[in-house]
Amino acid sequence: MTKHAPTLTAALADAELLYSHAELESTIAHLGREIDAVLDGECAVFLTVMQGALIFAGQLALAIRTDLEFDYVHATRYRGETKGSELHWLREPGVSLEGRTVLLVDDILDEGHTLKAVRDDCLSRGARRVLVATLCTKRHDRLVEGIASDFNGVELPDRYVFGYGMDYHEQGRNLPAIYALK
Ligand SMILES: O=P(O)(O)OC[C@H]1O[C@H](OP(=O)(O)OP(=O)(O)O)[C@H](O)[C@@H]1O
Ligand SMILES: Nc1nc2[nH]cnc2c(=O)[nH]1
Repeated sequence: MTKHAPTLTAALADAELLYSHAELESTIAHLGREIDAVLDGECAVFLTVMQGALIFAGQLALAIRTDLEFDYVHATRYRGETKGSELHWLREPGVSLEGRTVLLVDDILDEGHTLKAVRDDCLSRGARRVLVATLCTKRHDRLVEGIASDFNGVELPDRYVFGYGMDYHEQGRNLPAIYALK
């Protein structure tokens, strides 16, 4: 949490519940079945973009029946703020992606800078294909060209959201639902 960050309690008091825990659990179970159908038995590299994707990734992995190899990257461009800036890489992939199918897992596709950069990095490391799985996608016209989610759970209005892995000034990541600031 940054030194003078607004409090989570104040944010929650003035936030709207968008998706409940039960809705998200059933959405993620459905995504798992879709991903199994596309993988068709192939062991993909399940590459989590830390740290917002942590909670979604854990649940999604349990919903996928195909065996997977796990790795993670840590890339951030919001750094506890509610507006993004340049992308900072804190950890690159540890396993070889050469010739592999990568299932890139993130909590949110907003403007797309993060997933585009990580997807392009996977391809430059020789990944044969990169499939993108996101818990949520924001609806607006600021999405960068050339990135989309192959498996997306829910759609969001163009407002700052938190919960289910997503932070409000580094707070609220473990809230079991998605909220939006009004
Ligand atoms: O589509 P974009 O506009 O690039 O935004 C999406 C990214 O923003 C969040 O990460 P953030 O930089 O907040 O770091 P975090 O995962 O540690 O919360 C989220 O986890 C995505 O990776
Ligand atoms: N917590 C959070 N992280 C984001 N990263 C990109 N958009 C958002 C958002 O609305 N909320």
